[in-house]
Amino acid sequence: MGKTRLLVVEDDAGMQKQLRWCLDGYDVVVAGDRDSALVQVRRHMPPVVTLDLGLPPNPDGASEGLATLQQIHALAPDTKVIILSGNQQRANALKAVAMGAYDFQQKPFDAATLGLVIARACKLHEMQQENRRMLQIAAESPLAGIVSRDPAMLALCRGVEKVAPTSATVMLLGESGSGKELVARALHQMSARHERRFVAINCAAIPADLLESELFGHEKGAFTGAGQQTLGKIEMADGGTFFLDEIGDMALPLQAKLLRFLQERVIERIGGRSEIAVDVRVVCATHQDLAAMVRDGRFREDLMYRLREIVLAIPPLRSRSGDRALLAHHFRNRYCRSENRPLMVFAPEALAAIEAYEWPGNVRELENCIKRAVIMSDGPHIGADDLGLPGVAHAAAPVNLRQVRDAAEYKVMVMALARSDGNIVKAADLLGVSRPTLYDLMHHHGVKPQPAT
Ligand SMILES: Nc1ncnc2c1ncn2[C@@H]1O[C@H](COP(=O)(O)OP(=O)(O)OP(=O)(O)O)[C@@H](O)[C@H]1O
Repeated sequence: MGKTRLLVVEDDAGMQKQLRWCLDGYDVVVAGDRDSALVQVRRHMPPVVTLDLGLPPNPDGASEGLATLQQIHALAPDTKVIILSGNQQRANALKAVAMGAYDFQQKPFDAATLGLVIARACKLHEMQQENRRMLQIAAESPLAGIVSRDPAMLALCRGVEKVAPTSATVMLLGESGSGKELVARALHQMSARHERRFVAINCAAIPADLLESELFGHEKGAFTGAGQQTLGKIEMADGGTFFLDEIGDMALPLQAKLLRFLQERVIERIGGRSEIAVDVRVVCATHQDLAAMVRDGRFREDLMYRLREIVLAIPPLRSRSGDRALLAHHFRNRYCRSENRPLMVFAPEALAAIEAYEWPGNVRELENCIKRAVIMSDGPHIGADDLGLPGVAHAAAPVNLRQVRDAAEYKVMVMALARSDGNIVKAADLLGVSRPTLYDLMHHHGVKPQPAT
């Protein structure tokens, strides 16, 4: 990989030389005034620019430098500008930061510090570029609402496009949380039925004795508690799409009734005497092995064949290449927006942890994890610890002695304060330290003394 390009805007030849020397890890381009600086920005779009505020024709003031800063921002909003200013120009340097400069360093600058600040600015720029790329990719999702770049998922999306306009009954296979309902909705959205209702029912979530009435509806007085006529979900979906989730959990007697509906396309409400024709497209889903259930006598073979005119299998998240990070960014964007938080950036370790985890709960688990991290993390970054993934805490456990000591100190101090009910003298005794030492410790860890009650 080539060196990162840096633009140094500086009119003093000696200083130019010094900067070139201390930034030899970068591909340094130099400009001596505003016009040539803007030419170089247009040409190279550098991630980072160092800017001397005193530029000709006003080398002793800051007006030319500040104007250059403004124009660089207009041309390249992501470019990080680091102000290099003389001692007397501190106020102007702060003004530049208020105008959006990334940071400032005073001359004579310390090479190591400047190097660190530039490296950090480059890193931030890189993350923002990555972020833009992810936003772009998310916007180009293969089907509305479905985010993926995995070849098997893209093939599935092409399958959805083909099947959606037909009347075929579709069976979706996939683990829990892998997106079965999302695909069912896509089938509906892309069909001629999309202006009518999409009605979903989860056979596993409704007690067996209530499921029949939920599906087919009932007449007033059909059974105790049936105070009024109620339409079933199948009838409600008339003209639209009916999605039966967890079909493997349907009891055998009801399976017979569903089969009859699929054959005749009429329903009878419980307690009703007439047959009602209903026109729905049926989509069902399961994470179970229906063929094995047929062998065990728990699922009707004829119903299984009726339901699976077309089978679409949704791969688990762990087998999709690249989708973990892609979806993590997608949900980060969504939840930063809905929770009114500025756009956060994933720390590289957080992305590594997301890539390494198996996600047994699939996309739903990932979505919940990112939502929690967006809500819980402080500051502009989502770190690996914010994700709360098993195994990550261990991987990220500090080995730095000061950090470990600090954490232990904090733990035992809080414990002593709790045991002594906030009494500083007693807590100091328990800890075997003097009162001032305990105060120092509390101050160091940001723990305030408990107010007297
Ligand atoms: N490829 C994807 N792109 C964007 N969001 C997705 C994707 N797959 C799933 N989701 C989201 O993940 C969550 C779970 O998806 P969904 O409810 O469709 O899964 P499911 O397989 O039907 O789950 P279950 O088997 O538990 O009913 C939903 O919020 C859904 O919007």
